[in-house]
Amino acid sequence: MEFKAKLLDDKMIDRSLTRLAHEIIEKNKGIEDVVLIGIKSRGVPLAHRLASKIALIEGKQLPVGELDITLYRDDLSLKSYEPDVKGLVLDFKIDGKIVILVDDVIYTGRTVRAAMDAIIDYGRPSSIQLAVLVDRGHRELPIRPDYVGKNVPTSSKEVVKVKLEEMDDASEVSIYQN
Ligand SMILES: O=P(O)(O)OC[C@H]1O[C@H](OP(=O)(O)OP(=O)(O)O)[C@H](O)[C@@H]1O
Ligand SMILES: O=c1cc[nH]c(=O)[nH]1
Repeated sequence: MEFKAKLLDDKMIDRSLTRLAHEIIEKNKGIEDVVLIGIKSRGVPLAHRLASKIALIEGKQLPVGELDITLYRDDLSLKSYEPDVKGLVLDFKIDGKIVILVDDVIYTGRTVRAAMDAIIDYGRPSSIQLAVLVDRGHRELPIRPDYVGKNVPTSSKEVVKVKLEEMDDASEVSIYQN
């Protein structure tokens, strides 16, 4: 995989998340009944970063849950991924809540679709919204994020890699060519 360009540095990621925090508050007219669920792996630290930013603005810490979804390639169809839901870790109820799913990248939309299935199996939220750091296009399902850090037009041969200090050596978003 060949490095092509850095799309976001740590400052740019931080500013995008600040904007997303404000957009979440504005769209929901506050944060009453809002809960965050990060999709592993990098959606989880992003959800915690958003919760911290929202707490600075609204003075209240939102609950953050974790959803573990692994994509595996279906050998029969070269292009598609099949998501496998491994686990949902929540220490709060989601009935009647506005659930905001948080992930680093949205691509085909298959991970988010699996995430929505897992959440709907678990409880009855009043709505589900989606926040992503990067939307790289190429959706295979009718799924659109409500909050986007950066829209990045890509070719399907490219790969968008997100690094976050909480689990990597730096915080940055880069694009690679396969
Ligand atoms: O819209 P989709 O086509 O489903 O792709 C998006 C998903 O792919 C990546 O996860 P990946 O499986 O690479 O794992 P990671 O989060 O551990 O990087 C990314 O974090 C999203 O969860
Ligand atoms: O480029 C991509 C595609 C799916 N998931 C990622 O994290 N990057």
